[in-house]
Amino acid sequence: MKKSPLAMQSTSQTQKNKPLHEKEALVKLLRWHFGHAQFRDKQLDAIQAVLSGRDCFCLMPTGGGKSMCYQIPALAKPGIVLVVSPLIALMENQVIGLKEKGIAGEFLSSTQTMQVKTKIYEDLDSGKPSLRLLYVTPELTATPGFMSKLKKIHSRGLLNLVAIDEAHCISSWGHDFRPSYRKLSSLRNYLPDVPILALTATAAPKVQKDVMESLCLQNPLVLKSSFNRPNLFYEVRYKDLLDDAYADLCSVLKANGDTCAIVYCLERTTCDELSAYLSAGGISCAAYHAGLNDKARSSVLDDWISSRKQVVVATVAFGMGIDRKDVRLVCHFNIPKSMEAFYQESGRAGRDQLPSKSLLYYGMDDRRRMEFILSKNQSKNSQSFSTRERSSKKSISDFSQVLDVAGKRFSRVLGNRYWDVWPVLPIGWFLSLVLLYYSFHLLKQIPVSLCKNSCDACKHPNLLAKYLGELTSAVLQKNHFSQIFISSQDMTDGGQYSEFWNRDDEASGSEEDISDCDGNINLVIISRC
Ligand SMILES: Nc1ncnc2c1ncn2[C@@H]1O[C@H](COP(=O)(O)OP(=O)(O)OP(=O)(O)O)[C@@H](O)[C@H]1O
Repeated sequence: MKKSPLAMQSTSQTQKNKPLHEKEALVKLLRWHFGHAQFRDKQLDAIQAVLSGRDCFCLMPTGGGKSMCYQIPALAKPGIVLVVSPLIALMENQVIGLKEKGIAGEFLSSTQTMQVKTKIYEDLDSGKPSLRLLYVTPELTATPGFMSKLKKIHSRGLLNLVAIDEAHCISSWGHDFRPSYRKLSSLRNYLPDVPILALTATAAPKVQKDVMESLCLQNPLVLKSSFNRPNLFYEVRYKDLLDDAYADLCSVLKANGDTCAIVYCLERTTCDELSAYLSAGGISCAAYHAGLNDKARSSVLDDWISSRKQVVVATVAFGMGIDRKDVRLVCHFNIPKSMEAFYQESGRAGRDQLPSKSLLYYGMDDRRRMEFILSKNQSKNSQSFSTRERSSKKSISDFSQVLDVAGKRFSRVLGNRYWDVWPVLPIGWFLSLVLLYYSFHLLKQIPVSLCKNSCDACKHPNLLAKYLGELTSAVLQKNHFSQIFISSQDMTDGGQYSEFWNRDDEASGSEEDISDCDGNINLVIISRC
Protein backbone atom coordinates (compact mmCIF):
# COMPACT_ATOMS: atom_id res chain seq x y z
CA MET A 1 0.00 0.00 0.00
CA LYS A 2 1.36 3.41 -0.90
CA LYS A 3 1.57 5.91 1.93
CA SER A 4 0.67 9.57 1.73
CA PRO A 5 3.80 11.62 1.11
CA LEU A 6 2.43 14.22 3.47
CA ALA A 7 1.91 11.86 6.37
CA MET A 8 4.14 14.00 8.57
CA GLN A 9 1.65 16.84 8.39
CA SER A 10 -1.09 14.66 9.78
CA THR A 11 1.30 13.29 12.38
CA SER A 12 2.35 16.76 13.37
CA GLN A 13 -1.24 17.88 13.73
CA THR A 14 -1.79 15.26 16.39
CA GLN A 15 1.48 16.24 18.02
CA LYS A 16 0.88 19.98 18.00
CA ASN A 17 2.87 20.86 21.07
CA LYS A 18 5.65 18.40 20.66
CA PRO A 19 8.90 19.16 18.87
CA LEU A 20 9.26 17.15 15.71
CA HIS A 21 12.40 15.50 16.92
CA GLU A 22 10.72 13.89 19.92
CA LYS A 23 11.12 10.14 19.91
CA GLU A 24 7.40 9.42 19.79
CA ALA A 25 6.81 11.49 16.66
CA LEU A 26 9.83 10.02 14.93
CA VAL A 27 8.82 6.45 15.73
CA LYS A 28 5.43 7.21 14.19
CA LEU A 29 7.13 8.32 11.01
CA LEU A 30 9.25 5.18 11.00
CA ARG A 31 6.23 2.94 11.39
CA TRP A 32 4.03 4.82 8.97
CA HIS A 33 6.46 5.15 6.10
CA PHE A 34 8.75 2.18 6.52
CA GLY A 35 6.78 -0.30 8.61
CA HIS A 36 9.61 -0.80 11.12
CA ALA A 37 8.57 -1.09 14.76
CA GLN A 38 11.56 0.58 16.41
CA PHE A 39 14.73 2.42 15.61
CA ARG A 40 17.89 0.38 15.55
CA ASP A 41 20.87 1.09 17.76
CA LYS A 42 22.14 4.65 17.03
CA GLN A 43 19.54 5.69 14.46
CA LEU A 44 17.44 7.80 16.78
CA ASP A 45 20.47 9.64 18.21
CA ALA A 46 21.66 10.52 14.72
CA ILE A 47 18.21 11.68 13.63
CA GLN A 48 17.66 13.82 16.70
CA ALA A 49 21.13 15.35 16.39
CA VAL A 50 20.69 16.50 12.82
CA LEU A 51 17.13 17.68 13.42
CA SER A 52 18.44 19.88 16.20
CA GLY A 53 20.97 21.33 13.74
CA ARG A 54 24.04 19.47 14.94
CA ASP A 55 26.63 17.82 12.72
CA CYS A 56 26.90 14.09 13.14
CA PHE A 57 29.40 11.39 12.21
CA CYS A 58 27.72 8.03 12.10
CA LEU A 59 29.62 4.77 11.89
CA MET A 60 27.36 1.77 11.39
CA PRO A 61 28.05 -1.65 9.96
CA THR A 62 26.98 -2.65 6.47
CA GLY A 63 23.24 -3.11 6.46
CA GLY A 64 22.99 -1.33 9.82
CA GLY A 65 20.36 1.10 8.58
CA LYS A 66 22.29 4.27 7.82
CA SER A 67 19.77 5.48 5.22
CA MET A 68 17.11 5.90 7.85
CA CYS A 69 19.29 8.50 9.58
CA TYR A 70 18.62 10.96 6.75
CA GLN A 71 15.33 9.62 5.38
CA ILE A 72 13.43 10.21 8.63
CA PRO A 73 14.76 13.80 9.00
CA ALA A 74 13.57 14.41 5.42
CA LEU A 75 10.07 13.49 6.51
CA ALA A 76 10.13 15.29 9.81
CA LYS A 77 9.97 18.82 8.45
CA PRO A 78 9.21 20.59 5.20
CA GLY A 79 12.16 21.22 2.94
CA ILE A 80 14.86 19.16 1.41
CA VAL A 81 17.54 16.74 2.48
CA LEU A 82 20.43 16.56 0.06
CA VAL A 83 22.08 13.15 -0.09
CA VAL A 84 25.53 12.87 -1.66
CA SER A 85 26.07 9.37 -2.91
CA PRO A 86 28.94 7.82 -4.88
CA LEU A 87 27.07 5.60 -7.34
CA ILE A 88 24.20 6.18 -9.71
CA ALA A 89 22.94 2.63 -9.16
CA LEU A 90 22.83 3.27 -5.45
CA MET A 91 20.87 6.51 -5.87
CA GLU A 92 18.52 4.91 -8.34
CA ASN A 93 17.75 2.01 -5.99
CA GLN A 94 17.05 4.29 -3.09
CA VAL A 95 14.83 6.60 -5.12
CA ILE A 96 12.84 3.67 -6.49
CA GLY A 97 12.42 2.36 -2.93
CA LEU A 98 11.30 5.78 -1.67
CA LYS A 99 8.80 6.26 -4.48
CA GLU A 100 7.29 2.85 -3.77
CA LYS A 101 6.64 4.15 -0.28
CA GLY A 102 5.11 7.35 -1.62
CA ILE A 103 8.05 9.51 -0.53
CA ALA A 104 9.12 12.25 -2.90
CA GLY A 105 12.71 11.42 -3.77
CA GLU A 106 14.70 12.13 -6.93
CA PHE A 107 18.25 11.92 -8.11
CA LEU A 108 20.24 14.06 -10.48
CA SER A 109 22.74 12.41 -12.77
CA SER A 110 24.09 12.38 -16.28
CA THR A 111 21.92 9.36 -17.06
CA GLN A 112 18.67 11.33 -16.83
CA THR A 113 16.92 13.09 -19.64
CA MET A 114 16.93 16.89 -19.79
CA GLN A 115 13.17 16.78 -19.27
CA VAL A 116 13.49 14.98 -15.93
CA LYS A 117 16.27 17.29 -14.79
CA THR A 118 14.32 20.39 -15.75
CA LYS A 119 11.33 19.16 -13.76
CA ILE A 120 13.50 18.62 -10.69
CA TYR A 121 15.10 22.07 -11.02
CA GLU A 122 11.70 23.70 -11.49
CA ASP A 123 10.50 22.05 -8.32
CA LEU A 124 13.60 23.25 -6.45
CA ASP A 125 13.07 26.80 -7.73
CA SER A 126 9.37 26.81 -6.95
CA GLY A 127 9.77 28.18 -3.44
CA LYS A 128 7.74 25.29 -2.09
CA PRO A 129 9.43 22.15 -3.39
CA SER A 130 7.51 18.91 -3.16
CA LEU A 131 10.77 17.01 -3.09
CA ARG A 132 11.93 15.61 0.24
CA LEU A 133 15.13 13.84 -0.71
CA LEU A 134 17.45 14.80 -3.52
CA TYR A 135 20.33 12.43 -4.31
CA VAL A 136 23.34 13.81 -6.15
CA THR A 137 26.87 12.76 -7.03
CA PRO A 138 29.83 14.48 -5.38
CA GLU A 139 30.89 15.75 -8.80
CA LEU A 140 27.65 17.64 -9.31
CA THR A 141 27.50 18.91 -5.74
CA ALA A 142 30.85 20.64 -6.13
CA THR A 143 29.96 22.57 -9.29
CA PRO A 144 29.45 26.33 -8.80
CA GLY A 145 26.07 26.18 -10.56
CA PHE A 146 24.68 23.55 -8.25
CA MET A 147 26.18 25.17 -5.18
CA SER A 148 24.45 28.43 -6.00
CA LYS A 149 21.17 26.53 -6.39
CA LEU A 150 21.71 25.03 -2.97
CA LYS A 151 22.42 28.46 -1.54
CA LYS A 152 19.15 29.74 -2.96
CA ILE A 153 17.18 26.85 -1.46
CA HIS A 154 18.98 27.41 1.81
CA SER A 155 18.25 31.14 1.81
CA ARG A 156 14.57 30.22 1.71
CA GLY A 157 15.10 28.05 4.80
CA LEU A 158 14.45 24.86 2.88
CA LEU A 159 17.71 22.97 3.07
CA ASN A 160 17.45 20.89 6.23
CA LEU A 161 20.42 18.61 5.97
CA VAL A 162 23.31 17.50 3.81
CA ALA A 163 23.93 13.78 4.22
CA ILE A 164 27.18 12.33 2.88
CA ASP A 165 26.66 8.64 2.29
CA GLU A 166 29.69 6.36 2.09
CA ALA A 167 31.65 9.25 3.59
CA HIS A 168 34.86 7.22 3.74
CA CYS A 169 35.19 7.90 0.00
CA ILE A 170 36.47 11.35 1.01
CA SER A 171 39.55 9.83 2.59
CA SER A 172 42.50 8.59 0.63
CA TRP A 173 43.11 6.30 3.58
CA GLY A 174 39.80 4.62 2.90
CA HIS A 175 39.32 1.63 0.64
CA ASP A 176 37.04 3.38 -1.83
CA PHE A 177 38.69 6.77 -2.20
CA ARG A 178 37.16 9.10 -4.75
CA PRO A 179 38.96 12.40 -5.31
CA SER A 180 35.69 14.12 -6.16
CA TYR A 181 34.55 13.56 -2.58
CA ARG A 182 37.38 15.87 -1.51
CA LYS A 183 35.57 18.75 -3.15
CA LEU A 184 32.78 18.35 -0.63
CA SER A 185 34.93 20.23 1.86
CA SER A 186 33.63 23.43 0.28
CA LEU A 187 30.10 22.61 1.47
CA ARG A 188 30.76 24.04 4.90
CA ASN A 189 31.91 27.37 3.43
CA TYR A 190 28.91 27.64 1.17
CA LEU A 191 26.36 26.45 3.70
CA PRO A 192 27.86 27.22 7.11
CA ASP A 193 24.77 26.55 9.18
CA VAL A 194 23.30 23.51 7.45
CA PRO A 195 23.95 20.36 9.51
CA ILE A 196 26.10 17.74 7.85
CA LEU A 197 25.62 14.04 8.49
CA ALA A 198 28.56 11.82 7.48
CA LEU A 199 27.75 8.12 7.22
CA THR A 200 30.14 5.25 6.76
CA ALA A 201 30.78 1.63 7.64
CA THR A 202 34.55 2.11 7.60
CA ALA A 203 35.99 2.10 11.04
CA ALA A 204 39.69 2.89 10.63
CA PRO A 205 40.44 5.86 12.90
CA LYS A 206 42.58 7.61 10.28
CA VAL A 207 39.61 7.53 7.93
CA GLN A 208 37.21 8.80 10.58
CA LYS A 209 39.48 11.69 11.45
CA ASP A 210 40.04 12.50 7.80
CA VAL A 211 36.30 12.47 7.09
CA MET A 212 35.46 14.75 10.00
CA GLU A 213 38.26 17.18 9.23
CA SER A 214 37.69 17.26 5.48
CA LEU A 215 34.02 18.02 5.90
CA CYS A 216 34.82 20.60 8.62
CA LEU A 217 32.27 19.02 10.95
CA GLN A 218 31.72 21.30 13.95
CA ASN A 219 31.41 19.64 17.33
CA PRO A 220 29.81 16.60 15.67
CA LEU A 221 27.92 13.98 17.57
CA VAL A 222 30.07 10.92 16.93
CA LEU A 223 28.08 7.68 16.90
CA LYS A 224 29.64 4.26 16.57
CA SER A 225 27.70 1.02 16.47
CA SER A 226 29.01 -2.42 17.23
CA PHE A 227 30.46 -4.22 14.23
CA ASN A 228 29.52 -7.67 15.37
CA ARG A 229 26.94 -9.29 13.09
CA PRO A 230 25.52 -12.11 15.18
CA ASN A 231 23.35 -13.46 12.37
CA LEU A 232 26.40 -14.19 10.18
CA PHE A 233 28.14 -17.56 10.36
CA TYR A 234 31.74 -17.49 9.14
CA GLU A 235 33.36 -20.47 7.50
CA VAL A 236 36.59 -21.08 5.61
CA ARG A 237 37.15 -23.82 3.08
CA TYR A 238 40.71 -24.56 2.11
CA LYS A 239 41.36 -24.84 -1.61
CA ASP A 240 44.57 -26.73 -0.99
CA LEU A 241 42.54 -29.54 0.54
CA LEU A 242 39.93 -29.69 -2.19
CA ASP A 243 40.10 -31.65 -5.41
CA ASP A 244 38.04 -29.08 -7.24
CA ALA A 245 37.01 -25.78 -5.68
CA TYR A 246 34.43 -25.09 -8.43
CA ALA A 247 32.71 -28.41 -7.71
CA ASP A 248 32.88 -27.76 -4.00
CA LEU A 249 31.18 -24.38 -4.33
CA CYS A 250 28.58 -25.89 -6.63
CA SER A 251 27.67 -28.48 -4.04
CA VAL A 252 27.59 -25.87 -1.25
CA LEU A 253 25.15 -23.79 -3.27
CA LYS A 254 23.03 -26.82 -4.09
CA ALA A 255 22.98 -27.93 -0.48
CA ASN A 256 21.68 -24.52 0.51
CA GLY A 257 18.75 -24.85 -1.89
CA ASP A 258 17.67 -22.09 -4.19
CA THR A 259 19.09 -19.33 -2.01
CA CYS A 260 20.33 -15.92 -2.93
CA ALA A 261 24.11 -15.60 -3.01
CA ILE A 262 26.99 -13.40 -4.10
CA VAL A 263 30.27 -15.03 -5.06
CA TYR A 264 33.23 -12.64 -5.20
CA CYS A 265 36.21 -13.42 -7.41
CA LEU A 266 39.40 -11.50 -8.01
CA GLU A 267 39.34 -11.68 -11.78
CA ARG A 268 36.77 -11.27 -14.50
CA THR A 269 37.80 -14.48 -16.22
CA THR A 270 37.15 -16.44 -13.03
CA CYS A 271 33.71 -14.84 -12.79
CA ASP A 272 32.86 -15.91 -16.33
CA GLU A 273 34.24 -19.42 -15.95
CA LEU A 274 32.80 -20.08 -12.53
CA SER A 275 29.42 -18.69 -13.51
CA ALA A 276 29.34 -20.93 -16.59
CA TYR A 277 30.34 -23.92 -14.46
CA LEU A 278 27.64 -23.27 -11.88
CA SER A 279 25.00 -22.67 -14.56
CA ALA A 280 25.92 -25.99 -16.16
CA GLY A 281 25.45 -27.53 -12.72
CA GLY A 282 21.88 -26.28 -12.64
CA ILE A 283 22.38 -23.16 -10.52
CA SER A 284 20.57 -20.03 -11.52
CA CYS A 285 23.47 -17.66 -11.88
CA ALA A 286 25.18 -14.90 -13.87
CA ALA A 287 28.55 -13.14 -14.01
CA TYR A 288 28.93 -9.44 -13.24
CA HIS A 289 32.05 -7.36 -13.74
CA ALA A 290 33.30 -4.14 -15.23
CA GLY A 291 34.18 -5.91 -18.48
CA LEU A 292 30.49 -6.16 -19.34
CA ASN A 293 28.74 -3.25 -20.96
CA ASP A 294 26.25 -1.13 -19.01
CA LYS A 295 23.26 -2.89 -20.51
CA ALA A 296 24.51 -6.36 -19.63
CA ARG A 297 25.41 -5.28 -16.11
CA SER A 298 22.09 -3.69 -15.39
CA SER A 299 20.24 -6.70 -16.81
CA VAL A 300 22.21 -9.03 -14.46
CA LEU A 301 21.48 -6.70 -11.56
CA ASP A 302 17.76 -6.54 -12.41
CA ASP A 303 17.55 -10.33 -12.73
CA TRP A 304 19.22 -10.80 -9.39
CA ILE A 305 17.30 -8.08 -7.51
CA SER A 306 14.01 -9.48 -8.80
CA SER A 307 15.01 -13.11 -7.99
CA ARG A 308 15.08 -14.24 -11.61
CA LYS A 309 18.70 -15.16 -10.90
CA GLN A 310 19.78 -16.35 -7.50
CA VAL A 311 23.55 -16.23 -7.66
CA VAL A 312 25.81 -13.48 -8.97
CA VAL A 313 29.47 -14.32 -9.54
CA ALA A 314 31.14 -10.96 -9.45
CA THR A 315 34.23 -8.89 -8.97
CA VAL A 316 34.11 -6.11 -6.41
CA ALA A 317 32.37 -4.07 -9.10
CA PHE A 318 29.27 -5.60 -7.53
CA GLY A 319 29.50 -3.49 -4.46
CA MET A 320 28.13 -0.47 -2.75
CA GLY A 321 24.41 0.00 -2.79
CA ILE A 322 23.48 -3.60 -3.39
CA ASP A 323 20.40 -3.81 -1.24
CA ARG A 324 18.89 -7.26 -1.45
CA LYS A 325 17.96 -8.12 2.08
CA ASP A 326 17.74 -11.89 1.75
CA VAL A 327 21.30 -12.65 0.62
CA ARG A 328 21.93 -15.91 2.50
CA LEU A 329 25.49 -16.50 1.37
CA VAL A 330 28.41 -14.26 0.48
CA CYS A 331 31.32 -16.29 -0.78
CA HIS A 332 34.86 -15.01 -1.31
CA PHE A 333 36.21 -17.38 -3.87
CA ASN A 334 39.58 -15.61 -3.66
CA ILE A 335 41.16 -14.01 -0.65
CA PRO A 336 39.91 -10.45 -0.06
CA LYS A 337 42.42 -7.64 -0.23
CA SER A 338 41.91 -6.36 3.30
CA MET A 339 40.02 -6.88 6.52
CA GLU A 340 37.85 -3.95 5.60
CA ALA A 341 36.99 -5.43 2.22
CA PHE A 342 36.23 -8.81 3.77
CA TYR A 343 34.03 -7.24 6.40
CA GLN A 344 32.17 -4.95 4.01
CA GLU A 345 31.60 -7.59 1.36
CA SER A 346 30.61 -10.43 3.66
CA GLY A 347 28.35 -7.93 5.43
CA ARG A 348 26.10 -7.90 2.38
CA ALA A 349 24.68 -11.19 3.63
CA GLY A 350 21.74 -11.22 6.01
CA ARG A 351 20.70 -7.59 5.86
CA ASP A 352 17.28 -8.80 7.03
CA GLN A 353 19.02 -10.01 10.21
CA LEU A 354 18.18 -13.66 9.44
CA PRO A 355 20.85 -16.37 9.72
CA SER A 356 23.26 -16.15 6.78
CA LYS A 357 26.73 -17.28 5.88
CA SER A 358 30.09 -15.86 4.92
CA LEU A 359 32.20 -18.44 3.14
CA LEU A 360 35.85 -17.81 2.37
CA TYR A 361 37.83 -20.06 0.04
CA TYR A 362 41.41 -19.83 1.04
CA GLY A 363 44.40 -20.99 -0.97
CA MET A 364 48.12 -20.37 -0.93
CA ASP A 365 48.16 -19.59 -4.62
CA ASP A 366 45.55 -16.88 -4.12
CA ARG A 367 47.56 -15.39 -1.34
CA ARG A 368 50.71 -15.21 -3.46
CA ARG A 369 48.81 -13.83 -6.36
CA MET A 370 47.36 -11.07 -4.23
CA GLU A 371 50.75 -10.24 -2.74
CA PHE A 372 52.21 -10.09 -6.23
CA ILE A 373 49.50 -7.76 -7.51
CA LEU A 374 49.87 -5.50 -4.52
CA SER A 375 53.64 -5.32 -4.78
CA LYS A 376 53.48 -4.70 -8.53
CA ASN A 377 51.12 -1.86 -7.99
CA GLN A 378 53.47 -0.35 -5.45
CA SER A 379 56.58 -0.56 -7.59
CA LYS A 380 54.67 0.78 -10.56
CA ASN A 381 53.91 3.89 -8.59
CA SER A 382 57.14 4.25 -6.71
CA GLN A 383 58.31 7.12 -8.90
CA SER A 384 55.51 9.42 -7.93
CA PHE A 385 54.22 10.77 -4.68
CA SER A 386 50.69 10.78 -5.86
CA THR A 387 47.60 9.83 -3.97
CA ARG A 388 47.55 6.63 -5.94
CA GLU A 389 50.93 5.72 -4.57
CA ARG A 390 49.80 6.40 -1.06
CA SER A 391 46.74 4.29 -1.60
CA SER A 392 48.71 1.44 -3.16
CA LYS A 393 51.07 1.45 -0.17
CA LYS A 394 48.01 1.37 2.00
CA SER A 395 46.69 -1.62 0.06
CA ILE A 396 49.86 -3.53 0.80
CA SER A 397 49.84 -2.60 4.42
CA ASP A 398 46.16 -3.54 4.70
CA PHE A 399 46.86 -6.91 3.24
CA SER A 400 49.96 -7.46 5.35
CA GLN A 401 47.94 -6.50 8.35
CA VAL A 402 45.58 -9.35 7.61
CA LEU A 403 48.51 -11.70 7.22
CA ASP A 404 50.58 -10.36 10.11
CA VAL A 405 47.90 -10.24 12.71
CA ALA A 406 46.62 -13.59 11.59
CA GLY A 407 50.11 -15.04 11.52
CA LYS A 408 50.93 -13.75 14.96
CA ARG A 409 47.85 -15.23 16.48
CA PHE A 410 48.40 -18.45 14.64
CA SER A 411 52.01 -18.73 15.68
CA ARG A 412 51.07 -18.04 19.26
CA VAL A 413 49.17 -21.28 19.18
CA LEU A 414 51.33 -23.47 16.97
CA GLY A 415 54.76 -21.90 17.07
CA ASN A 416 56.74 -19.64 14.79
CA ARG A 417 57.47 -22.14 12.08
CA TYR A 418 53.93 -21.67 10.91
CA TRP A 419 54.34 -17.93 10.68
CA ASP A 420 53.61 -17.70 6.99
CA VAL A 421 51.02 -20.37 6.59
CA TRP A 422 48.08 -18.45 7.81
CA PRO A 423 45.71 -20.13 5.40
CA VAL A 424 45.43 -22.72 8.10
CA LEU A 425 43.97 -20.04 10.27
CA PRO A 426 40.58 -21.16 11.46
CA ILE A 427 37.82 -18.77 10.65
CA GLY A 428 36.99 -18.41 14.32
CA TRP A 429 40.30 -16.70 14.72
CA PHE A 430 39.81 -14.84 11.52
CA LEU A 431 36.48 -13.60 12.75
CA SER A 432 37.93 -12.63 16.07
CA LEU A 433 40.67 -10.82 14.18
CA VAL A 434 38.13 -8.88 12.24
CA LEU A 435 36.43 -7.96 15.45
CA LEU A 436 39.74 -7.33 17.11
CA TYR A 437 40.78 -5.11 14.23
CA TYR A 438 37.66 -3.09 14.58
CA SER A 439 37.79 -3.23 18.33
CA PHE A 440 41.15 -1.45 18.35
CA HIS A 441 39.42 1.44 16.77
CA LEU A 442 35.93 1.14 18.10
CA LEU A 443 35.31 -0.25 21.49
CA LYS A 444 38.91 -0.71 22.57
CA GLN A 445 38.18 -4.31 23.39
CA ILE A 446 35.64 -6.80 22.16
CA PRO A 447 35.94 -10.19 23.81
CA VAL A 448 36.43 -13.11 21.45
CA SER A 449 33.57 -14.75 23.33
CA LEU A 450 31.36 -12.50 21.21
CA CYS A 451 31.67 -15.16 18.55
CA LYS A 452 29.08 -17.35 20.29
CA ASN A 453 29.41 -20.24 17.86
CA SER A 454 29.05 -18.01 14.84
CA CYS A 455 32.04 -19.58 13.12
CA ASP A 456 33.27 -23.00 12.08
CA ALA A 457 36.14 -23.00 14.60
CA CYS A 458 33.85 -22.67 17.58
CA LYS A 459 31.06 -24.83 16.23
CA HIS A 460 33.04 -27.77 14.86
CA PRO A 461 36.41 -27.67 16.65
CA ASN A 462 37.24 -31.34 16.01
CA LEU A 463 36.55 -31.14 12.32
CA LEU A 464 38.63 -28.03 12.14
CA ALA A 465 41.50 -29.64 14.01
CA LYS A 466 41.46 -32.38 11.39
CA TYR A 467 41.55 -29.84 8.54
CA LEU A 468 44.33 -27.96 10.26
CA GLY A 469 46.50 -31.03 10.43
CA GLU A 470 45.87 -31.94 6.80
CA LEU A 471 46.30 -28.44 5.57
CA THR A 472 49.47 -27.74 7.48
CA SER A 473 51.18 -30.69 5.88
CA ALA A 474 49.68 -29.93 2.47
CA VAL A 475 50.85 -26.33 2.59
CA LEU A 476 54.32 -27.17 3.86
CA GLN A 477 54.68 -29.92 1.28
CA LYS A 478 53.51 -27.66 -1.48
CA ASN A 479 55.99 -24.97 -0.49
CA HIS A 480 58.74 -27.46 -1.19
CA PHE A 481 57.77 -28.42 -4.67
CA SER A 482 56.00 -25.60 -6.27
CA GLN A 483 56.77 -22.08 -7.10
CA ILE A 484 54.44 -19.60 -8.60
CA PHE A 485 55.22 -16.97 -11.12
CA ILE A 486 52.65 -14.47 -12.11
CA SER A 487 53.29 -12.63 -15.26
CA SER A 488 51.46 -10.11 -17.29
CA GLN A 489 52.85 -7.89 -19.94
CA ASP A 490 50.29 -5.34 -18.86
CA MET A 491 51.18 -5.38 -15.20
CA THR A 492 53.15 -2.20 -15.45
CA ASP A 493 50.33 -0.39 -17.15
CA GLY A 494 48.51 1.40 -14.36
CA GLY A 495 45.29 1.91 -16.28
CA GLN A 496 43.78 -1.51 -16.19
CA TYR A 497 44.15 -1.95 -12.46
CA SER A 498 42.77 1.42 -11.50
CA GLU A 499 39.38 -0.23 -11.13
CA PHE A 500 40.72 -2.55 -8.53
CA TRP A 501 42.35 -0.03 -6.25
CA ASN A 502 40.02 2.86 -6.05
CA ARG A 503 37.04 4.56 -7.51
CA ASP A 504 39.15 7.46 -8.62
CA ASP A 505 38.85 7.78 -12.35
CA GLU A 506 35.52 9.56 -12.49
CA ALA A 507 37.52 12.54 -13.66
CA SER A 508 37.55 10.77 -17.01
CA GLY A 509 33.94 11.76 -17.41
CA SER A 510 32.01 8.81 -16.06
CA GLU A 511 30.08 9.61 -12.95
CA GLU A 512 29.78 5.97 -12.05
CA ASP A 513 33.01 4.19 -11.62
CA ILE A 514 33.19 0.49 -11.25
CA SER A 515 35.91 -1.11 -9.25
CA ASP A 516 37.37 -4.48 -9.97
CA CYS A 517 40.43 -6.30 -11.10
CA ASP A 518 41.05 -7.19 -14.68
CA GLY A 519 41.48 -10.75 -15.73
CA ASN A 520 44.73 -10.38 -17.57
CA ILE A 521 47.01 -12.22 -15.21
CA ASN A 522 48.87 -15.28 -16.39
CA LEU A 523 49.68 -17.83 -13.76
CA VAL A 524 52.50 -20.23 -14.39
CA ILE A 525 52.98 -22.93 -11.83
CA ILE A 526 56.29 -24.71 -12.05
CA SER A 527 56.45 -27.95 -10.14
CA ARG A 528 59.67 -29.37 -8.84
CA CYS A 529 59.39 -32.93 -7.71
N1 LIG B 1 14.83 0.46 12.40
C1 LIG B 1 14.83 -0.50 11.51
N2 LIG B 1 14.13 -1.64 11.74
C2 LIG B 1 14.12 -2.65 10.83
N3 LIG B 1 14.78 -2.61 9.65
C3 LIG B 1 15.50 -1.51 9.37
C4 LIG B 1 15.56 -0.40 10.28
N4 LIG B 1 16.34 0.55 9.73
C5 LIG B 1 16.75 0.06 8.53
N5 LIG B 1 16.24 -1.15 8.32
C6 LIG B 1 16.45 -2.02 7.14
O1 LIG B 1 17.81 -2.46 7.14
C7 LIG B 1 18.27 -2.63 5.80
C8 LIG B 1 19.60 -1.93 5.63
O2 LIG B 1 19.40 -0.55 5.70
P1 LIG B 1 20.34 0.45 4.89
O3 LIG B 1 20.31 0.15 3.45
O4 LIG B 1 20.00 1.83 5.30
O5 LIG B 1 21.73 0.01 5.49
P2 LIG B 1 23.11 0.73 5.33
O6 LIG B 1 23.65 0.92 6.69
O7 LIG B 1 23.00 1.94 4.46
O8 LIG B 1 23.94 -0.42 4.60
P3 LIG B 1 25.12 -0.29 3.51
O9 LIG B 1 26.32 0.17 4.27
O10 LIG B 1 25.28 -1.67 3.02
O11 LIG B 1 24.68 0.64 2.46
C9 LIG B 1 17.20 -2.04 4.89
O12 LIG B 1 16.50 -3.11 4.33
C10 LIG B 1 16.32 -1.25 5.83
O13 LIG B 1 14.97 -1.22 5.41
